[in-house]
Amino acid sequence: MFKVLVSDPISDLGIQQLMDAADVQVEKKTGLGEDELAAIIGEYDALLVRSQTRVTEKIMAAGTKLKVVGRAGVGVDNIDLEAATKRGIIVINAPDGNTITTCEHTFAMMMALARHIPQAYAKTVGGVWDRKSFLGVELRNKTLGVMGMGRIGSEVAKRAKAFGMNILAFDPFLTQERAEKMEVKLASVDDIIRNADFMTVHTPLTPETRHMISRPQFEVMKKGMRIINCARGGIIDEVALVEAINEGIVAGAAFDVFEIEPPQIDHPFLSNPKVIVTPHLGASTVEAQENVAIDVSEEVLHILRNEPFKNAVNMPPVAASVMNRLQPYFSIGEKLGSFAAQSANQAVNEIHVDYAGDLSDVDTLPLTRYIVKGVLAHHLGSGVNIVNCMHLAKSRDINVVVTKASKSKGFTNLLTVTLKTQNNEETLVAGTLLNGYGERIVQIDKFPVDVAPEGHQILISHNDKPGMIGSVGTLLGQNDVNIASMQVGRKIIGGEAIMILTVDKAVQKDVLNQLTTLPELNSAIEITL
Ligand SMILES: NC(=O)c1ccc[n+]([C@@H]2O[C@H](COP(=O)([O-])OP(=O)(O)OC[C@H]3O[C@@H](n4cnc5c(N)ncnc54)[C@H](O)[C@@H]3O)[C@@H](O)[C@H]2O)c1
Ligand SMILES: O=C(O)CC[C@@H](O)C(=O)O
Repeated sequence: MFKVLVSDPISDLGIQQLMDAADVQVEKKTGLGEDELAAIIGEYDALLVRSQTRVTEKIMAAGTKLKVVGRAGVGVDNIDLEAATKRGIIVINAPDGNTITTCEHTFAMMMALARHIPQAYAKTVGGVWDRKSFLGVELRNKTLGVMGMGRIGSEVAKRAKAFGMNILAFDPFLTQERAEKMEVKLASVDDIIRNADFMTVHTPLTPETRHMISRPQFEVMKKGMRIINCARGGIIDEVALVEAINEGIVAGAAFDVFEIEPPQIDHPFLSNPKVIVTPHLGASTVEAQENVAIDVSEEVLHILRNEPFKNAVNMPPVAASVMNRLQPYFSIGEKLGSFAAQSANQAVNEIHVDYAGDLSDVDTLPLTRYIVKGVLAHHLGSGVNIVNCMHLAKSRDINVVVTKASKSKGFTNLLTVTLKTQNNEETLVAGTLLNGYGERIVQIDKFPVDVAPEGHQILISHNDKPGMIGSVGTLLGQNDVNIASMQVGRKIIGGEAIMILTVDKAVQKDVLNQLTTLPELNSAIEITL
């Protein structure tokens, strides 16, 4: 039974599929502090949050069973991604579910700003009929600067076009071609600052975007600018903004987000008549909250059930077409990694993966992750998974090298894993998928073999002499070890050779020691896949 903790207000309808799942138990405990959450998180397999819960290193460390943190929304700046990744905890978000809702809130804020709606409301309900103080401006023919043309920024630009606005757009990933298609003008930050009448920001909060609009920008800003921030507090320097408003550079601002949330009661925005504020409501509609909850619940279920999933934030996204080609090889890849690690009896400092065949033309990183996981899990245990394996390899100075070749020797795809040890020993194992036969190991070191990578195996290195197979078989029989299959690999008659046996049960260390006493037998290793 998987236990899921929901620590922020998330739509019940959205998590219904979790609550209906026979293998899942959902508990809702909102408003917890860090210590309270750290005290209980150890019993949960998944944690669902919005933006209130801060999932810190301390909580990750206490989450010894945590497989996934699901963010019912876009921004994950409330989640310590590095702490999650190094512990192999997958972080997923719901990047699409609240796009339109936030875009519409942005527009609501822009209109409110243009027409002084909250201020006029407050005065009217206060009994003052004041029709002079709230002269507004039209949006038509005004210039809107959009910083960040992702999901939300693009939708805002579309609607602004419908309002007859001219759009200046800045985004490091916005091409001239896409800008033309969207009928926006590709601009720099400086262009927007100097020419726009309204500016709206829709970027993530990153070291690059933090205070991207600050004192230097306000000093050259077009006088009378109106600024909207429904993205993240901190993108716009709040102190510098208040100064710019008080100096008459900025005509007004509408903020849904703050550098620190909730803002302190003495926050300067809360007393400035030219600043409109809402309490991080950008995603707060029935529809958005259902969408993001459904999206994140679906992926949490997949992850708990060890099924393919999407929207992982601490893993690169993989196109479905690529995933479909790679996925059949995940299992053999992991087994090859594990086989190689069990065969190598020295500390590994390089994992070399060679892809030969059709797979050479796709991004094989997701498959490499399974191979590296297979290598590391042998020594590091179940704490290794596809999320943290590359991080763990790097942190142990294990170099992961990938090479590709479009042709392979007789196989559609041949995966070759070579482990290099600190004293330059190499351990090689190659495998593939054979149509109709499934997973196969086809080479061990320099020896061709044909072995199904499953169960308990004994890998024997010996000299190619008559009677070797009989001696091994007899000794195993004397120890009640039944042989399911046996393969011999050699390159030249009378030279070095290997035996790979599949046996019905785990082999006692003593039996392995007995095998190494046989004449002409050099080593015997048990491998479990
Ligand atoms: N107020 C809310 O409740 C609310 C709701 C949803 C999203 N958000 C926030 O809004 C922001 C945008 O969300 P989204 O779904 O559009 O994200 P997105 O990832 O689709 O788009 C973000 C865009 O910002 C661009 N970008 C990154 N760095 C930039 C920079 N230095 N200058 C200009 N552009 C830059 C990226 O290239 C990307 O196109 C996120 O921070 C998200 O957390 C807030
Ligand atoms: O959960 C919310 O209400 C806000 C979500 C929003 O900030 C986001 O980044 O998606």
